[in-house]
Amino acid sequence: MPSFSANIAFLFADRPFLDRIDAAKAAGFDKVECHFPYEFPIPVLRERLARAGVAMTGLNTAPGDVARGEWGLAGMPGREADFAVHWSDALAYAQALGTGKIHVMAGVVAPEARAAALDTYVANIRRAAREAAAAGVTILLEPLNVRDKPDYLVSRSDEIADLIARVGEANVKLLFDVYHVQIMEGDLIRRLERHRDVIGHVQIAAVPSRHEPDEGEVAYRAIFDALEAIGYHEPIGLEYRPRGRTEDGLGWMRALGVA
Ligand SMILES: O=C(O)C(=O)[C@@H](O)CO
Ligand SMILES: [Mg+2]
Repeated sequence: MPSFSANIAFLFADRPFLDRIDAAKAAGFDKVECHFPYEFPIPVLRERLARAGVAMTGLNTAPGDVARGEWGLAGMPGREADFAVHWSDALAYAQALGTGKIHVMAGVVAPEARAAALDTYVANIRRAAREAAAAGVTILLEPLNVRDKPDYLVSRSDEIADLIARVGEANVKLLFDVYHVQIMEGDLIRRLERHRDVIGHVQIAAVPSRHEPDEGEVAYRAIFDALEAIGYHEPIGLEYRPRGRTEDGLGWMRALGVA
């Protein structure tokens, strides 16, 4: 039976961020993941997680200046110093909160600048991975679909797998977000099988709506079976935008036989 972590960037989003931790627990989750926790001091987060009895299993490096179109800095030539600050913040939060996985955000890059950006990305990830290894942390690299994030540096799982080989550090893994992979590449089950050795985390949502995973073009019951078959037993991240109140939409779990 698969287990799940509630991504509180999207789930329970009708209430303040810290209250989403309690809401997740009340709905039956003892693991949450998030995008950007940085507006909250570490002691506050630690206290809220401990009080609720919830573990924070994953977080992202900061996005940079979102209003200017930034979405991560790891693959931005000339921004290495800013990335280093984002990275050390992420690692400090992860270590203090006991979070084992950090998604390192690549960045939005014009097509003609991609080759240089990928060199920067690999170098930044390699440096970060060595520090992460000493802290027992896994780095996740996630391809984002170009419909939602045009010009994101990495948009395909196959390319990420090649980049992971290029980085050459064992604690750098693929974040296989089924929503993005279906939009960009499809052939989901074969791709899960092919990338089984480098998959470090999985997230799910319906395609194309990004709502609960009980509608649309992906047969999630078959995806859960495929994950079981490849030996993926870590919590699956619920990173969908609920159709209404999160609690009212959780019936998909029973419908798909995972509750
Ligand atoms: O959008 C997603 O999918 C994510 O997992 C975010 O962490 C980054 O855009
Ligand atoms: Mg995702």
